Amino acid sequence: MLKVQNLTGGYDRSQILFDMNFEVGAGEVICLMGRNGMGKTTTVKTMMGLLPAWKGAVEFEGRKLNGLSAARVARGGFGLVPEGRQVFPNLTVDENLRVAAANRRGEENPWTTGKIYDLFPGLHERAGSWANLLSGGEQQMLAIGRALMTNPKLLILDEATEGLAPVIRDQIWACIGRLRGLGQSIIVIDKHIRRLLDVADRFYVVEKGRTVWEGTPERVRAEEDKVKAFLSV
Ligand SMILES: Nc1ncnc2c1ncn2[C@@H]1O[C@H](COP(=O)(O)OP(=O)(O)OP(=O)(O)O)[C@@H](O)[C@H]1O
Repeated sequence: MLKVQNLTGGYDRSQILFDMNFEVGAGEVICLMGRNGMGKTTTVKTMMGLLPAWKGAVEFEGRKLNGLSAARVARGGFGLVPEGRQVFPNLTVDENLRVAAANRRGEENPWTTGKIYDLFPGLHERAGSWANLLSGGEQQMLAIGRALMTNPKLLILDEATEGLAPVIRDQIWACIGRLRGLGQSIIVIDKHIRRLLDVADRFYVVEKGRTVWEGTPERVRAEEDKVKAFLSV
């Protein structure tokens, strides 16, 4: 579904990505891991057309995305939950969801607010609340709900559990597991590999703008020390 090949890029003259290589198959969940500042968010921005790719290719369902605007890329089926959530603070939970609704590719069973509330029952109870009054965890759930309302082919979660209480993190990971069960393709950027072993199909370590290690959950378990060394400060 998605193939990122030898991607390089960065900001103005500052090169951040040197050689990013990874892929996501239909229905797969992959995890990009790496210490802070290694280029994971920059990779997402470049894939989505928010930053230009200097070299290399981003191919989505057989089509090259290089050079397309962010709006075109998003319409093509990418749903981004950005770092820091970014819900509309002055809309209610329900309004946040409804304003995001889109089914441009004519999915047979599109997401509805009802389905989002089934996924996150806690949000249902807050349907009429202003988004800025929600807890961090509820805002994260709402941000995921908003992205799902666009019926994305590929959902991208950038640091979806950062700064959240452990119990809320568990809920987010459980949600990723449920979405995987529904056949949703997902890229997760997260540091908590151990908890993701149950929900991800493949892991990539990003170091200084390069994908330097990749493996299945089995390989992560077998080479745990090596993977931990990549991630430790
Ligand atoms: N707008 C910007 N202009 C210039 N440099 C930037 C900009 N945004 C990020 N960078 C730099 O790019 C590098 C990679 O940052 P990026 O956010 O992609 O890392 P990351 O792996 O996602 O880490 P984090 O977990 O901290 O978000 C860092 O050195 C950062 O300082």
